[in-house]
Amino acid sequence: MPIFAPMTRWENYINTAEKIIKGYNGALPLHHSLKAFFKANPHMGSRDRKRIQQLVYQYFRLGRWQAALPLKERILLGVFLCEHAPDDLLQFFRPDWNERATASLEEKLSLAGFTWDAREAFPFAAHLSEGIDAGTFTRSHLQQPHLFIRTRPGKKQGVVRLLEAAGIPFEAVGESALALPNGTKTEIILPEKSWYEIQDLSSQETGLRFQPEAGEHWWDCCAASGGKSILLHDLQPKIHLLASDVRASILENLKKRFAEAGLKNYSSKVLDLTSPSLRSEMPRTRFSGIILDAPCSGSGTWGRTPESISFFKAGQIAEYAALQKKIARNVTPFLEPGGRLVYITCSVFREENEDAVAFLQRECGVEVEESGVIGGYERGADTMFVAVGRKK
Ligand SMILES: C[S@@+](CC[C@H](N)C(=O)[O-])C[C@H]1O[C@@H](n2cnc3c(N)ncnc32)[C@H](O)[C@@H]1O
Repeated sequence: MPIFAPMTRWENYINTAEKIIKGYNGALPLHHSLKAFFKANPHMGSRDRKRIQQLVYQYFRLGRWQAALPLKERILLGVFLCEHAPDDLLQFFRPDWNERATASLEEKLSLAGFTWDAREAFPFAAHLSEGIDAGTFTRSHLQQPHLFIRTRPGKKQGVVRLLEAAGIPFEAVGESALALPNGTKTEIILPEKSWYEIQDLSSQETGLRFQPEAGEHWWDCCAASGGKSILLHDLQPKIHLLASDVRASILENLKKRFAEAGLKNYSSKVLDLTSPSLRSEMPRTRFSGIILDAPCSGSGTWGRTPESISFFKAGQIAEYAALQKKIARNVTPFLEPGGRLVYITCSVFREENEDAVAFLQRECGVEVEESGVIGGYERGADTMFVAVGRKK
């Protein structure tokens, strides 16, 4: 007879999650580290991997709240607060909590004997843009946002038919957005890539501010793989589009994605918007519209990458703000008088948002007509900021 009982599956899961959390230093996104860990530990089955991954994510969803708790306790607290249904792991360690698995967050907090502290969970709360409720925003990190797709013009019915045929539950939001369960294998269920784009709901809504007109010249100057460019094109296919980014590799992705989307009429170029020789590299020097989807902290998307809350440093906010100002100063001279600037971030920080608007007005000759947060945190989406201005 063994002296010690063998470890249960649940104890194994918690120990493995603890090992992963201890070994993670924030240098790479968490999903990369998890992938590397599971590759180095191939004996784990897919069910084990999925559950361990969930435990690690739920731990990071607590942000920096109750950081002094022993790691194992904190992992279990993450499970209790993030899960909505009873489960065997929680039953094994905390049957009293498992019994209340479907209770509201406030009830769970009171049962566990804790109070949610927004500033402790998210030490950057003092930097939040106007209108963002710190309590609701920080609590939103406990839930993974939805997977959103944008159906392309004329394709919504076709997409809906395929989702229904595959038995995938979805929710239609507005004209063209569909919220799908996370992990939906869109590439298998929706094989026709030109019918839809994977794009967050708030990101889709920035498009309401583009208002391109036929014949205009537009520059998507931080295009990455072209999410905003495809949206712009769908709003008005008869524009002249230049898509640029500092990263050559991401522009290769853009070309592939444009080809899949059936978008041919555009030009693309690698451009560093901080370069003093930008003007000499520009294929054109006057645009009717510029989309400046600036490099930013990404703090409005941390519900998808909750590990960022634990590793981000407050000093980085000023670094991003300085880069955004530099880029704004360099690109706005390429707007024709009356031309439209759409400044976008996926940040929740004032320095990257309202302060950038003040800078555009003060230093860049842009009259900002409308600006504000596109809140995603109460509807399972990212939170973004958009400002629309005209060149004087
Ligand atoms: C927020 S992302 C853009 C996302 C994209 N517009 C979309 O809709 O998917 C910001 C982009 O700015 C680019 N970037 C950062 N620094 C830059 C610079 N100095 N010049 C040009 N692009 C830059 C990054 O490579 C990144 O792709």
